[in-house]
Amino acid sequence: MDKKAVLTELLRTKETSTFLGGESPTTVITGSKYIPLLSGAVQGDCTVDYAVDAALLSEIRGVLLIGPEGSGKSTALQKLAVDWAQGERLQNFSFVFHFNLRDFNSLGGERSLKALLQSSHPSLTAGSVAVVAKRPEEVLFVFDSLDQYRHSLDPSVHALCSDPNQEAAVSCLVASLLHGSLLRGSAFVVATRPTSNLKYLNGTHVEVLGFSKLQREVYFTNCFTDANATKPLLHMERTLGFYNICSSPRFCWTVCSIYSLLLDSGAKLPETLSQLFVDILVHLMETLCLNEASVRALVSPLGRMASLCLLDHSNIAQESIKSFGCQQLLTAVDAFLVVDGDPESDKCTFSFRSQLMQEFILALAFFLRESPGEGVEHFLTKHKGRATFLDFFLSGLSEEVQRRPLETLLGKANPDQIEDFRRWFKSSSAETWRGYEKDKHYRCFHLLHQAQNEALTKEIITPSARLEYHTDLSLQDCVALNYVAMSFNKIPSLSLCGTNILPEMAKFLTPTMSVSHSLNFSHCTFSTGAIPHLASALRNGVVSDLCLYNSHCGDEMLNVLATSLQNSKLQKLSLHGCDLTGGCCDDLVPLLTSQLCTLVINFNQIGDDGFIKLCKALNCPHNRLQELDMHNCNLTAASMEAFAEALCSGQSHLRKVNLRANKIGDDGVRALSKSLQNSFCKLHSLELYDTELTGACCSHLKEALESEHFSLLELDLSVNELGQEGALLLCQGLNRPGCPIEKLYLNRCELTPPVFKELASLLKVGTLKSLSVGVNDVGDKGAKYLWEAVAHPNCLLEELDVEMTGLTDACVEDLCAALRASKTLKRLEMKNNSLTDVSVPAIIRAFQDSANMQELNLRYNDFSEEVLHLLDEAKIRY
Ligand SMILES: Nc1ncnc2c1ncn2[C@@H]1O[C@H](COP(=O)(O)OP(=O)(O)OP(=O)(O)O)[C@@H](O)[C@H]1O
Repeated sequence: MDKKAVLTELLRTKETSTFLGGESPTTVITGSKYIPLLSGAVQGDCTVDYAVDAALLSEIRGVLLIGPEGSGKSTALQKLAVDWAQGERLQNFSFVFHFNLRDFNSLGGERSLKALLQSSHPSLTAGSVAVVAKRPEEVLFVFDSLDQYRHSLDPSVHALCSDPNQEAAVSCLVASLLHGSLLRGSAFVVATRPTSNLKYLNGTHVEVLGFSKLQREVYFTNCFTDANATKPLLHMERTLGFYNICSSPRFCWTVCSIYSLLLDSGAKLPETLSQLFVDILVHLMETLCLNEASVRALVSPLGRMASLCLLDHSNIAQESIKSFGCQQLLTAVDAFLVVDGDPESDKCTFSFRSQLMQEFILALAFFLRESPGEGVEHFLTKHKGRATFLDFFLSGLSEEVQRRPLETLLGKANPDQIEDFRRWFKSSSAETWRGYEKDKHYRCFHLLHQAQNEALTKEIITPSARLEYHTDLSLQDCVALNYVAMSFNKIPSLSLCGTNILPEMAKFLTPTMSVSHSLNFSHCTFSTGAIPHLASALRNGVVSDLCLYNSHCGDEMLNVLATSLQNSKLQKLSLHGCDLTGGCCDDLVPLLTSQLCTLVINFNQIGDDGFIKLCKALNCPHNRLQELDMHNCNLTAASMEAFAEALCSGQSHLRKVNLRANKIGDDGVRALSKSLQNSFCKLHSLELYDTELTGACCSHLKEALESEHFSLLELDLSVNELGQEGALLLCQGLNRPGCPIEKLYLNRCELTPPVFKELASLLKVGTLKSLSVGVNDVGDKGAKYLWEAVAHPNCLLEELDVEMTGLTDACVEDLCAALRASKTLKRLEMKNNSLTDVSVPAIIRAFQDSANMQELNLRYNDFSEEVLHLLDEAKIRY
């Protein structure tokens, strides 16, 4: 094959560059503007060219290049053919035949493969054709635009042929080649948008992904000169870079073209997708030099055509252009459509050069309608799932400021249509905000972003709306969310639970984070590049509450955030389960010596050394810490001296401390008890649940309880082996007149009936408001003391927990008497006991007779199905 002749033929471009269609592939290649495209091939991150070559240099005979509109498939095929003709690629093939399948649509009659090859490649000699037939393994067919091919590739509908001299319909020749009956052993590359014909073809799939962000940068640098590319590139990335469409080289071409015109004329670059398409359409209309009536006469039929193509489930409609009444505007139509065949004929097909423009024109035509037709809701429902940006464009165009440049060209939009959209938008948004469907929330943000109307945003989204989103926030959702948040000076909270926070995402959300009082990143993961953005929001914003619950951020991330945390307005920091170690304490110390009021650091391996560092910080005059949660932090008695010292240093403001599930032991409590007797210690609540205590610690606690400086209102000693002896000592301490304890938790402390008796006398003295003594096997006998106490006129108890204390129906009489007599009891927890159906009527009556009871929990007792409805009606949990 004469490669030189092939090259000349290939470079004699048939395609012209158009604003919406792109720069002709030949111009791209000859102008050295070709950028190898990203592929989603099995080999991982590689270029389309590499993936195709790798397949064709192996045994693979078929390659299917699949990608969306404008992703660069045709250009890649053209480049392949040119490179081959220039001797640079795929030299294992002696023949490469490049076809556009669309050209075969109108090719009637029958011919042989040899005749087809010769007619399409005039330089091909008869001798060469003979070689093609003899050495098919040296032949490569390149077929473009399968999605525009009107014939089926289903082998069963063709009488497949095998003889290159046999005459057949072109559709049969194509099917025979692709199914390997004709020129068996030859190879093919087929390029297409996803299309139903693909299912008939075997071959390696190479997905064409278009441009990456980096390639987009190179493209802009090629389109503008190096020096001038920065402004448009940055603008594009800020206003459009988050849309997937930016990976389309064709879209990039259109954007560069319009930016270049706007910059040359000194105009402002568009801020939104809607504004971009206003600018593009204005430019196209101006180029066409049509008067106002003609522009309107063009947009309306184009709108109908756009709808038809979308509703046809294909990009292509088969209909005469004439039937839309715009045949006198054929040249103008060409700017928007690819027309295949005679425009007058019913068999002519057309497709839009750009799906985005198709949707934009559809939206515009809706607002131009003179007579009221279907409402916007019906219009949107009709095109649902077929159009991506239709409601975006409607929203953008519904704003007068935004559509003004178009109205200057084609006259006013119909105010009734605009009003119809507004009404729909407000009512559907109100419904959206009553519900929790996040996709609908995101959509609402997008429409507001397109409308760019701050007053409308404030009307639709109340300032108190909590922006709480989970897991699947896309980059473009972030931008729209950011637009909405920035319409308010401050927002109460931003919550992005379970999201993988990528750098770009964090960048777009930095302003929102800065105006948010509370930031919740529970279960999020942070890319390294995202952290500086969070840091900047903390430094410069109003964030007072940061929750990184289970975000596994680790010491390293905390270290990067350290300075920003110090310079923030943070008052509450939650670091539950963040994979921290004692090493992070150096970064936390400065926070403790400044504004922080609450630190939740539970479920981290902080250890004694780390905690001792924190305790030293609590000795500092400027610390304001009031709440410290160190549940499960690997602490032992070794750090309790330092903690006790901090508590009575005179500088501590600590009110609430949780040391649950640490191995503090009796020694640790000895140290703590000393501090509880100190007048400087202002602690109100101490949780020592499951801290490996025994009865031995109770003498220390008794001492503390007997001190006049003892300040605890709430003490939790649950899940410790206090036993009878220890608990009785405790009761002695609690018995001191003036003891401030109001809430006492002694669940699973191996308590006995004598202890319950002592607790009952405490209740009769009347300071305790809440008592939890569940999971102590005292039975009805032990609990009887409590029922009597509850019934006592001096008892102030509001909450009682006797879960799993071995209660039976025998206790019900006392229980009911207590419920009736008590003037304070509101909540009673009795789950996991052995009450049966016989007790139910009496309990219900007593519950209903009580003026103060709010909650009674009888779950996991021995009730049959028969009484459940009674409990249900009485609003008793079962
Ligand atoms: N590799 C590339 N380097 C630079 N520009 C490119 C590249 N590929 C495509 N383009 C630009 O994008 C435009 C559209 O590309 P192309 O026509 O190849 O897309 P396509 O995937 O074949 O589209 P369709 O599905 O509509 O047929 C080209 O006209 C050109 O301007």
